Amino acid sequence: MAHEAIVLASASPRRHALLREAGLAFDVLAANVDESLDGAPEPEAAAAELAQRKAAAVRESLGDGAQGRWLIGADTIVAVPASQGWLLLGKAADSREAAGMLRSLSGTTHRVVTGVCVLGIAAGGRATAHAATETTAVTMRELTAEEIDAYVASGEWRDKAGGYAIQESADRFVTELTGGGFDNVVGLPVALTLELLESAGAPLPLRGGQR
Ligand SMILES: Cc1cn([C@H]2C[C@H](O)[C@@H](COP(=O)(O)OP(=O)(O)OP(=O)(O)O)O2)c(=O)[nH]c1=O
Repeated sequence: MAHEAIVLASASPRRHALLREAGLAFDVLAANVDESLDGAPEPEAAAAELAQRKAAAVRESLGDGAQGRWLIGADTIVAVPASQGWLLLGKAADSREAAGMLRSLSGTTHRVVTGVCVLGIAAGGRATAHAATETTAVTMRELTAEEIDAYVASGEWRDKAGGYAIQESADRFVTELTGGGFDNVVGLPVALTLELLESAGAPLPLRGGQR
């Protein structure tokens, strides 16, 4: 089987779809990394670190097969302002945790941060990282206990940071998005990812007749 030069280090079907819609050909290889973080990092630092870990894990698993390729890692974190710093929310482990996350997000403007790391691997194996984060401020109206119960029962929270999916029915809870894009909330800021690939020298399809 032919290998693509670009590898998306992700098991997220949303990330696959967003990058495909950008017209890119790429391989997919899931990265299993330890997502624990030391201390109380800022949301952007946390997302950047986990994106880097994912790209690095795929580099490791490809071995020499990573040479001459561009590996993309991404991580999305939901961050709620807390009394001291931020409460960082990843994916809920169960429905109880999902309900707790939705209670903490109800009536807030929180951040959804996606870190993206592109590792360009030269023919000799040397890696160069191009990385950035995008932040979208999401305002969620107050949710009633009944709404939270019904949403959790729907199962839509599974595998979503913060326990909600804006691209599915949770859009009805969201009143405003500012800063970053909708795609950033869904898991991959596409324009930013293309910029990082471009600056890393990856082969990209023609875009807007400009290249
Ligand atoms: C806030 C939000 C997150 N999400 C998703 C995007 C990500 O898939 C997920 C955040 O978890 P991540 O740990 O960033 O990613 P993942 O485990 O799904 O995939 P991988 O590590 O293999 O790349 O939450 C939505 O789909 N909709 C939303 O509204």
